[in-house]
Amino acid sequence: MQACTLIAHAKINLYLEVLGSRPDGYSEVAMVLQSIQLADRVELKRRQHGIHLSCNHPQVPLDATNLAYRAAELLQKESHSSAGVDIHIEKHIPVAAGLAGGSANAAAVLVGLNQLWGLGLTVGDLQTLGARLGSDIPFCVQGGTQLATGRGEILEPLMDLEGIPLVLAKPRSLGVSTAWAYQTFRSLQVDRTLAARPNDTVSSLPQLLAALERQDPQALANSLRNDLEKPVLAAHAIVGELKTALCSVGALGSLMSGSGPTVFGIMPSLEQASQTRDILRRQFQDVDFWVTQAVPTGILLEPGPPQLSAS
Ligand SMILES: C[C@@](CO)(OP(=O)(O)O)[C@H](O)COP(=O)(O)OP(=O)(O)OC[C@H]1O[C@@H](n2ccc(N)nc2=O)[C@H](O)[C@@H]1O
Ligand SMILES: Nc1ncnc2c1ncn2[C@@H]1O[C@H](COP(=O)(O)OP(=O)(O)O)[C@@H](O)[C@H]1O
Repeated sequence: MQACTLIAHAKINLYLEVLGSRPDGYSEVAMVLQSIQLADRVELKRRQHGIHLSCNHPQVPLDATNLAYRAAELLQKESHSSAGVDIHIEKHIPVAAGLAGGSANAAAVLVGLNQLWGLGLTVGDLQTLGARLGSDIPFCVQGGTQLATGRGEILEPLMDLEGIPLVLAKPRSLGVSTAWAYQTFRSLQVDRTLAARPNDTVSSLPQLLAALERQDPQALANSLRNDLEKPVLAAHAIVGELKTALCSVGALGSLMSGSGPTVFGIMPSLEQASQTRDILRRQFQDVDFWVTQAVPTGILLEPGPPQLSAS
């Protein structure tokens, strides 16, 4: 194989509970992650040597800090391969939005180069390598609906939520740093434990897992949780306004995804989702909206052009 194209799906967090701080400086978390249809296209072309990267989005770094570049570099090193690759990323997932765009790109490079360079690595091998670059990458390799624990890299598949309609809303000029969101959450917790005992420590994860089992969208919407909302809402009032607005025009429930600032609403139907998007577009001119839905996979190898037979 000389070239391939991968569809790298974004994710949302249906649940994100911070359980505590770890000695390595990360937070111990319990999350439910869900792949969504919104996706980047990642094109890989074999070359003799070197890793070359291009992208159509001006905010995406093109140097060795790009997660897709780092994934290729790591695979090259670990497989002692001298082969090279041209990587082109066509961005559709907004950047620094809490939707794991960079992690999805890195996961696509791991999956694609495993094929292109004929490395024969298993999904588990790719996830272990991915975890060295970022906590969300192991999820993005496989995708679907999964429970993630540890710092996010320990995964357990859950019943697929395929097809559930969603509206996404992201303030256009706002990005949130993941490190800042976790750090600010941790400092708020320290202040609280000094001042008073926290009263929101009861987990609603069992309710959310039961709602998933029953495939009950309203019960699911009632048990959404994201601890990182607290620092982000305090700093960016628009995030709270978008949550309220989504629920007032048809969403069954609404939550910020990951470290934000993207907010999603769970919708009763795709038709209702389009109506909600159209109403809110008129109301919030500096916000981007998408209608999307839950999908059962993280990375898809796009079928190439039909091969001509030799005869
Ligand atoms: C918040 C979440 C929710 O799915 O996603 P995003 O909003 O970034 O998409 C993830 O936990 C993000 O995963 P990812 O974006 O891979 O983060 P990493 O590169 O591993 O870590 C970036 C920084 O976030 C902090 N971090 C991350 C994960 C974690 N469990 N505890 C942390 O404290 C650390 O400061 C770390 O240096
Ligand atoms: N392939 C990539 N796509 C997007 N951003 C990337 C990529 N590689 C590195 N980055 C950097 O990672 C930061 C976080 O981007 P992203 O993965 O989109 O957001 P999030 O961590 O909120 O899911 C960006 O600000 C950017 O500087």
